[in-house]
Amino acid sequence: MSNHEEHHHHQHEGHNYEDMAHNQMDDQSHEAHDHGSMDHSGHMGNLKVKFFVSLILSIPIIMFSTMMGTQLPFQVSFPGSDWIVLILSSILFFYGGLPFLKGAKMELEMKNPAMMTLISLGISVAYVYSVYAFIANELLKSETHVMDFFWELATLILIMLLGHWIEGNAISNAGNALQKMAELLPSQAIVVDEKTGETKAMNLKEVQIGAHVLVKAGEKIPTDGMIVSGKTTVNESMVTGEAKDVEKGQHDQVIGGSVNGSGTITVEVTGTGESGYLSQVMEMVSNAQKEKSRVESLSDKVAKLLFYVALVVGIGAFVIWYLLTKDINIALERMVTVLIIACPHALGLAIPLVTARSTSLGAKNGLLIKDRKALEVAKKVDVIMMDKTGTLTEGNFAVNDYRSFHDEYTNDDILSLMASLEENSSHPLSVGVLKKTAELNLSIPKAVDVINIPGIGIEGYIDQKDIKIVSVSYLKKQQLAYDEKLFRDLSNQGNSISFLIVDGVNVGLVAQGDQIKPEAKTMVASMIAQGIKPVMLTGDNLQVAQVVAKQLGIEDVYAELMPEDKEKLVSEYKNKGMVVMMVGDGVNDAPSLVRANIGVAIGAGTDVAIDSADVILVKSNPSDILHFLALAKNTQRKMVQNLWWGAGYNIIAIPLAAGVLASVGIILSPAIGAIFMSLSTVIVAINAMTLKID
Ligand SMILES: Nc1ncnc2c1ncn2[C@@H]1O[C@H](COP(=O)(O)OP(=O)(O)OP(=O)(O)O)[C@@H](O)[C@H]1O
Ligand SMILES: [Cu+]
Ligand SMILES: [Mg+2]
Repeated sequence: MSNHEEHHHHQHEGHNYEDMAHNQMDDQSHEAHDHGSMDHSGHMGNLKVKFFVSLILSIPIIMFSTMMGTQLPFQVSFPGSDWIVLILSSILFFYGGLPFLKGAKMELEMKNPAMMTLISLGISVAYVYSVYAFIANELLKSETHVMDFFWELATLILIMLLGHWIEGNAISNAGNALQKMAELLPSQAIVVDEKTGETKAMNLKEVQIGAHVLVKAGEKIPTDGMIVSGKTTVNESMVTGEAKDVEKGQHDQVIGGSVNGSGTITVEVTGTGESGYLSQVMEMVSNAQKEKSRVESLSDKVAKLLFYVALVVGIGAFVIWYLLTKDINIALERMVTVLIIACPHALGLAIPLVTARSTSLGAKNGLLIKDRKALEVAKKVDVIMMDKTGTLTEGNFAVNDYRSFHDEYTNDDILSLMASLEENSSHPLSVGVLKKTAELNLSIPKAVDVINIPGIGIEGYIDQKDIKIVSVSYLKKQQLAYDEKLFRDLSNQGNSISFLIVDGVNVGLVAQGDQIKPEAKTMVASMIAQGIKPVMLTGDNLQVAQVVAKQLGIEDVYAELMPEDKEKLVSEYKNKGMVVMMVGDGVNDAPSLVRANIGVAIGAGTDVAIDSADVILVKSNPSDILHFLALAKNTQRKMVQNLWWGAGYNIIAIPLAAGVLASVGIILSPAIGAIFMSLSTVIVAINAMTLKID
């Protein structure tokens, strides 16, 4: 859409991200206009200002006019005060009521009358009828006093402006919360010293133009730049909208914020700052703002229904009361009362207040909810599929054993050869190897053209030799021989095992152990208690997977999976009619995160995983999944409750206003109606504010 065009545009002009950010902001407001009836933010203007100006206009109106004909204690009148009320009300109607009238026009153009139309109908009828009453009373000096509704008009417009101001705030607060949290996510670059070849992690802000940065497979390219070595594929969809991966090699340009594919590349920085990263955040925020949850449209549906109900009941009341009393004033009064009372004050606040509270609660608890639909789907989750390394375990590997099978290499050689590839890897397994080599002070040869092979390992070249680090499943597939007993013994002790292949020959292995995250066990137990089936999906070997699963109490374990196998398993469970949540951190989890009904990424995970997920656990604590489930459940419950409190008032008040119980002497005194109206609004607000996470 227009966002993407904007990106393209700027890309050709030389990546001016500062501009891009601004334009994206502009885009949002333009786009809001196109959303029509379902989004009220576009045509509303500055509601805060409108609210306060309207408040000032309303104070004299409320003081100088009566509420549905009833004199309140604070009310005053003096000769000419009616004129003041008329003039101020007219200004208020056209100034404060304008956003709603515009909204109604839009809804009607789309043949979809809902909330805005109902509000407009209420305020228009109140205004027009009150002007008629003024003319009849003041100018024509009619014998019977015609009741006006200026008091109601003023309060109605005020409450509606307040409601929509809060709604707009709720949405932009959600954006702010997202932005704050997105800042917590890693925003560092690995800078390579050109002379020594040493690497060090640096804050993105401190990276200078001309510096060389190392970008590993699956990571976000931190800045704009030119590739100086390595080749890869790059996904630029977040930046340009181009969905296909683009192949890039030496001297090609890369854009900050795009996602690096399988190769490790070194990039010379041509554009500095966090600009590329910032554009990502902007994208996330604008998505969150554009997105509409189903329950919100439910409140639109209710408003639409109320619109028709109010119209039918109002006209019906007019006809019947006219037939009964032959008094057009009484009949009109009933109709107007119905239309005004049908106005969904509380309904307008019901959902936005809950959403606002829910987003900020989530933010406080380390949950970055990118797609709010996830909050709705959550209560239906049947299966939670979890990746092992980095999700259930720390991904904090330590080398427990390493050996050479080949005369040409010592045990230490195996380690340093592996390290030369692992330097280029973002996989948790790389960390243990690098720590050990540093500890032993081993020298690390330089590897070139390093490529990550998701689900299998990593490959590169040292002195023209083809070096691979692979998993056991690769050996099985390629029918390469290995010491099966040694492998079984080591993996049964809970080790993840990587083999080193040099020019097609299996020359050694490294065995690394990891720790289970301390929260993982109770988390699994509480999933089971909630009737959710935990499933483990891992690319690691079956033995170690079973060791971990057993400790955690997970029965369903799938191991030695390729990324596409994980995705297929998610699909299979979905095809069985189950709602699947997938939790992962790695490059190998990205496809399944997208495939799952809800994708949850660990905050410390790779950028691809984070981009693919609907929810991000910023604190990287898996038990935040439980917080998310609880929050989703409570949010949903509050929304439904609030819809009932909001609409319940209308359901009771409309027939009473129409006078259905007039025969037994109950005519809703308009004053009581107004009290009910405020009461339901207050209940809705309090109910939303008491939303808790568990
Ligand atoms: N950088 C690497 N260094 C060493 N071995 C690797 C590397 N990348 C992948 N492997 C091998 O490939 C296997 C599968 O990797 P993959 O990333 O798919 O899963 P994993 O991280 O081990 O497990 P999980 O799916 O639970 O995160 C690993 O267990 C390991 O044997
Ligand atoms: Cu109302
Ligand atoms: Mg993983």
